[in-house]
Formats: sequence, structure tokens, C-alpha cells
Amino acid sequence: MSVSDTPVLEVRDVSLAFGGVRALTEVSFQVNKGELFSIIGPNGAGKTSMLNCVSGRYKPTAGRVYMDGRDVTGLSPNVRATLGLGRTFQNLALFGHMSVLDNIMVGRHHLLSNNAVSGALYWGTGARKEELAHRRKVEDIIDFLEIAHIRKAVAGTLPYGLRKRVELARAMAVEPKVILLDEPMAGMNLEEKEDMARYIVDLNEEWGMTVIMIEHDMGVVMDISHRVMVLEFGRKIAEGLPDEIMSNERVKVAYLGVDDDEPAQTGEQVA
Ligand SMILES: Nc1ncnc2c1ncn2[C@@H]1O[C@H](COP(=O)(O)OP(=O)(O)OP(=O)(O)O)[C@@H](O)[C@H]1O
Repeated sequence: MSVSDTPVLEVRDVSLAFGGVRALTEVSFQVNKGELFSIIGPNGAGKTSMLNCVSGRYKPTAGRVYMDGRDVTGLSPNVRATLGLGRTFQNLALFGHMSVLDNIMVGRHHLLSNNAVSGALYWGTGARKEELAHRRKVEDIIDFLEIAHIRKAVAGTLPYGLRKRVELARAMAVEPKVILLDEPMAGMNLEEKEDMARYIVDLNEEWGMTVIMIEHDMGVVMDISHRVMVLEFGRKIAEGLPDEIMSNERVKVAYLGVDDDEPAQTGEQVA
């Protein structure tokens, strides 16, 4: 899928305060249809706060959020989900006692009509067709994420990397236009990270989902993102192409802790 100039998400002058703590200060950005957009920044920079303002979990203290040009600032996460917003969480939020398949089906719940929800009554009519269509969609996602072998496993018993993949499957099951990924590689080993990076690129390019991602692994962020925004102390300090961000002096100092002008400390070996 190619990137267009049409904004699917616009954040305008968003500020967020928790009592005296200013988590975000007048942050603005927009994400275009088809983009893979990443938000980075040091611990406590406001990344998760921003994701929560976008998803509707938090209401900004000031500023507005627009989806497809519509002001969604006052709308709940559930309503935003019906408008095409999906998300994963930094800390896993799966139903540990349920099977992988059931966890993913939960993601489709709001897409089911009343017919299918009260399916037993209508079995053999439209409801059955609808149920089958849902199943097919879920199976497509299961195939895509290569988790067919664990579809019956109890989610809570799976290794961490696989649980992250199941969580992604559940978020995809909502068929979102925009998917918010909160540290999708956290706690993963190198191989799991490589797999996850590939799934994210594919869900962006082949499944046509616009992606907004928070991720600490800079290598992955710079490798797969179209554009990157950098937050520091709740403010936007940079936004641009990965190459621009990597060579941005302010970002180097603030985020990477690198200052090219800084003299080597006494006793430090200079290559
Ligand atoms: N629920 C809350 N109540 C009070 N303060 C909060 C709350 N959530 C976040 N904060 C504060 O807001 C600031 C931004 O936090 P946030 O979690 O958004 O940063 P982050 O960039 O996602 O950090 P990390 O990389 O560590 O996850 C921090 O100072 C944090 O302590």
C-alpha cells in the first residue's frame, strides 16, 4: 500500500496533565493513510500518554484529536474502535485463561450483528453465514501471523513472544484502518523481533493498515518506519524521515545521549 497525503489521524496542540505533572505539552502531528509512523523518546517522554490520547483512554487537558477529519476528542475507546482504531498494549492484555482462538474472536465482537450474538436462536440462517465469515477472517489472521499450531492453546501458558503475537492478532481482528502498537517488540529476543518487524511491515503494506508505533528498539524503528516523531519531557522535539532523525543533533543529545562536541573524559580511550 502506498502512502497518501490524506491524514487519517490528526493531533492538534494536545496537552495532558496528571495533577501537577505535565505529561504532554502542545503536541501536534498528523499521520497519513498508509503510513508507518513511530513515536520515540526517553522514558517518561509522554509516548504512552500520547497513544492513550489517540485511543481515547485519556482525554487531553487541551487540544483536539481528529480521525478522518472528524473530531473524536470526546469519544470513548469503544466508539473510536468502531471508527477503525485498533491497539495493542505495552503490558499484555490477553485473557490468560481463554484459548488463542477465543482471544482473537473477542477482537471481532463489536463487528458481530445482533443476529450472530444471539446465534443459537437464528442458527441455520444469516447468523451462521456471518459466523463463518468471521471465522474465515480470523483464520486469515492466524495464518498470516503463523500461530495456527497454537490456536487451541490457553493464552496464559504461552511464551511471551507468542503472546505478543496473539495480542497483535486480536488487534488486527477488529480490522482497523489505524493500528496503535505500544512497544510491540518489548521483551523479545532478536529472532522474535525480526519476525514481529516483518509482520508489522506486512500488515502495513499488504493489509493496508496505517500503523502508529511506540518502540524502544531504535534499529527496528529506523528500519521500518516511514516517519518518526521524537518526544522529550512531553514536547515534540523532532519529526521527519528516519535518516533525518538519526542525524538530528537535538535528538542525538536528548534521546541517544550522544553529544559529538563533548570532549572525551579523562582516562577515556579515544579510538
Ligand atoms: N496515570 C498517570 N498518573 C500520573 N502520572 C502519569 C500517569 N501516566 C503517566 N504519567 C507521567 O507522565 C509522564 C509521561 O509518561 P508516559 O508513560 O506517557 O511516558 P513514556 O514516554 O511512555 O515512558 P516509557 O518509555 O517509560 O513507557 C511521566 O512523567 C509519567 O510519570
